[in-house]
Amino acid sequence: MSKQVGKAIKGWASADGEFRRQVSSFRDWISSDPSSKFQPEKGRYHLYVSLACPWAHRTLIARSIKGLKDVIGISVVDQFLGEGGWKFSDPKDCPGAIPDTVNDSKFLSELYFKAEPNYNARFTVPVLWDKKNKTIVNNESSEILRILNEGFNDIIEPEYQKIDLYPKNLRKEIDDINEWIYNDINNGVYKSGFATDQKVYENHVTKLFESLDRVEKILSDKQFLVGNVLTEADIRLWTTIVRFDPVYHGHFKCNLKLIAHDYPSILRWARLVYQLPGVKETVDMDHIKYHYYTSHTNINPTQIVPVSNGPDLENPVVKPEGDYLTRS
Ligand SMILES: N[C@@H](CCC(=O)N[C@@H](CS)C(=O)NCC(=O)O)C(=O)O
Repeated sequence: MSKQVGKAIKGWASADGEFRRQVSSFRDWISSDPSSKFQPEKGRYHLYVSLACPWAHRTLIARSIKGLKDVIGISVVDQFLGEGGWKFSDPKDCPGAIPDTVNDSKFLSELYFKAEPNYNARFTVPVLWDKKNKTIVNNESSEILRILNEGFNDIIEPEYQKIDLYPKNLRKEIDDINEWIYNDINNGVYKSGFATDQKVYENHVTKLFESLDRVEKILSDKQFLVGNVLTEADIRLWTTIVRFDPVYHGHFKCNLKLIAHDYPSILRWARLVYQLPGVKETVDMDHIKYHYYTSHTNINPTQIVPVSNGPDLENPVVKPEGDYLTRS
């Protein structure tokens, strides 16, 4: 992976030293309901992702687990996030990148302006694009995850229809756990890493590890976070955990503990999820490490990328008995 030189990305944190994530703008839904402008169709939608980004990573896992790889195409941005935002590169320059064959864009921002000429917020991944209406359906990963879970059920094979990452009987519990995991862990690592005030940083990092301790306790006698099945709650947490030791521990200064040494139950669960069909192929540790350590030059001006990839997720684990993908 070649290194690119970019100017420091300034302005992640507000004047009070707090990092605040912007609210996503495109919030439409794909559904077979006759009133829906966005009907499920094979080949109609395209998913724009970064392999580095934990939010985009969620949607890639759902696409894979729900058997949607032939239904929804993907483009993968360059791992480097520079001044012009995410860009598309030739895989010769950035192995793993997949150019934008749908809109022929050079930068992700072009899609946002096609969808909304007056768009004036950040150009984030993931983006779910509708080729028919030439617009963005949705750019909020938590919603794309649910769209992929349910929106295409009428056009996919029965074995995949039956997989339900947000089953009705577990929704309350999933929503509750998502809430604190999002605030304290998924976003907690960013709030710690982008803080520009010592106290703000210490508060977030303390809360982060309290919540990881809470997760460790939950997983000490369970295979998955909610019920006995894989749900979206696992996927949402997992993309942060695979980045934790190799990136967040050093780069974002989340260094009170390591997953590999201090959280045996989280580690066992991380391996279990990694080894589920279709998951490991979504992990690109070069994109992950090079993105964070070379793009955030305000945090890491030398752009040196640490050597470790974190714990070996290939280590065999005991798989739960029975069918642990929900059958509804
Ligand atoms: N709430 C959004 C957040 C997505 C997000 O923040 N993505 C980051 C990458 S990890 C991004 O694209 N940042 C580009 C930028 O801010 O310029 C979601 O979950 O979809």
